[in-house]
Amino acid sequence: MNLRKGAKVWVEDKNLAWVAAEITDFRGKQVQLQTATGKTVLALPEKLCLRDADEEEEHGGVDDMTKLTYLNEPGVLYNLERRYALNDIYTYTGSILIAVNPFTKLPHLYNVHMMEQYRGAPFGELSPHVFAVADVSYRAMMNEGRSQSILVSGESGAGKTETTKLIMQYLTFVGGRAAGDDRTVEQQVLESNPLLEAFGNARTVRNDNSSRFGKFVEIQFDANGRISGAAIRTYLLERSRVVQITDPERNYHCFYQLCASGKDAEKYKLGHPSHFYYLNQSKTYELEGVSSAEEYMKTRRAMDIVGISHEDQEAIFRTLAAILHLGNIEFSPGREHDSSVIKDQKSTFHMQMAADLFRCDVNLLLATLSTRTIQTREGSIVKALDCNAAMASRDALAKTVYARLFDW
Ligand SMILES: Nc1ncnc2c1ncn2[C@@H]1O[C@H](COP(=O)(O)OP(=O)(O)OP(=O)(O)O)[C@@H](O)[C@H]1O
Repeated sequence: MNLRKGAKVWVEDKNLAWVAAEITDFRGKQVQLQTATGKTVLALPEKLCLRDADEEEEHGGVDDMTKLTYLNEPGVLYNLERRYALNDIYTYTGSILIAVNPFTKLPHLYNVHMMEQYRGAPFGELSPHVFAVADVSYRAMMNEGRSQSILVSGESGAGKTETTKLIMQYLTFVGGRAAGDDRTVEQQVLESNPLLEAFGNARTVRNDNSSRFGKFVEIQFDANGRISGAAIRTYLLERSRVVQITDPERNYHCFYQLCASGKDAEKYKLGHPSHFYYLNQSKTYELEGVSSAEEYMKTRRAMDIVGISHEDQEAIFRTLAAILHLGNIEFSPGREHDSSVIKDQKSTFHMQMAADLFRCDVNLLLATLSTRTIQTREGSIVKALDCNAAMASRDALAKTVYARLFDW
């Protein structure tokens, strides 16, 4: 590193991560710096990063990081920060697109006009944009006749889900057929998003709409570049959330939607989420700016478009209601050692409801929760479970049913 007096560098800072500085002197193994925040500090040379000279810096940052003279961490962060201040949330690093979450709606960036602009435009000619990445892969597929992949990665809340939706929106734009019919393949592709989000997303401390699963979305095109089908594979849903949450997180959105659904909620003897143990472990029931009742309608509509029959839809919501009732079953110690019985009338009611909704025999459900069958060479032995073990099997059943429903 060329460290001389007057050299422009970045120095680490406890609060700002990095701060711009200039070398003013050398003190033994250390260098003395004057920072842009007006401090004089000492630092080891190996801890410093070189910085573009002020006069070389473009006012609004550069749209491709490869244009930076020094491609180091502070340089990258500083460039992103400057662009972000001007609402330029996208920046290239060669063919990689970096998106910084704007945490505000930017509709002008994603309208049809923008999609038209990016359609067929050489990569890098227009400002960095997620549509450009989608377009370049679409064209590569058409020209090379080979499948293309776009990988979207980032930490929780970074914007992966939104970005994926924008990519899908663009691909359905360039690969769609005439609009009109609600049940075209591209409509189905797009409506898979609200559906998956209802069942696989939840509020976390970092993101009100956090995907609690991974997904691989495959969009298939015919030889003319028209969408012909799609497949979505999901991975590793966070099962524990179904039975255990902490404030201010929430369970999966679909539960709150169902509770707010009016007639359907009544039909399944549901009420406010605060009545259900799987939801009231956290006192956060609402999401800012979101109406659960409206979201319920959206989920229903998405199910219609995706092609889930009304009968299946009923079965899905019935299962969700059953899980909520299941969670309200409590046990108290039975007469025999290490055994358990249904705690009270309230639990008996929820037990009956869960059994009815699961369409199973209530005694069988009770036996499943409060006993365990052990296979031995002499035959099977039924062993009673204590309260804690019975609650654990209740939760295990809820998690398994939910996870299978999600996979289905
Ligand atoms: N391009 C964007 N424009 C506007 N808002 C955005 C954009 N990207 C993200 N957001 C906002 O940030 C929130 C979080 O983004 P998103 O859910 O996509 O994150 P994520 O990376 O998928 O997180 P997780 O890993 O938790 O699922 C969104 O709900 C949205 O409000």
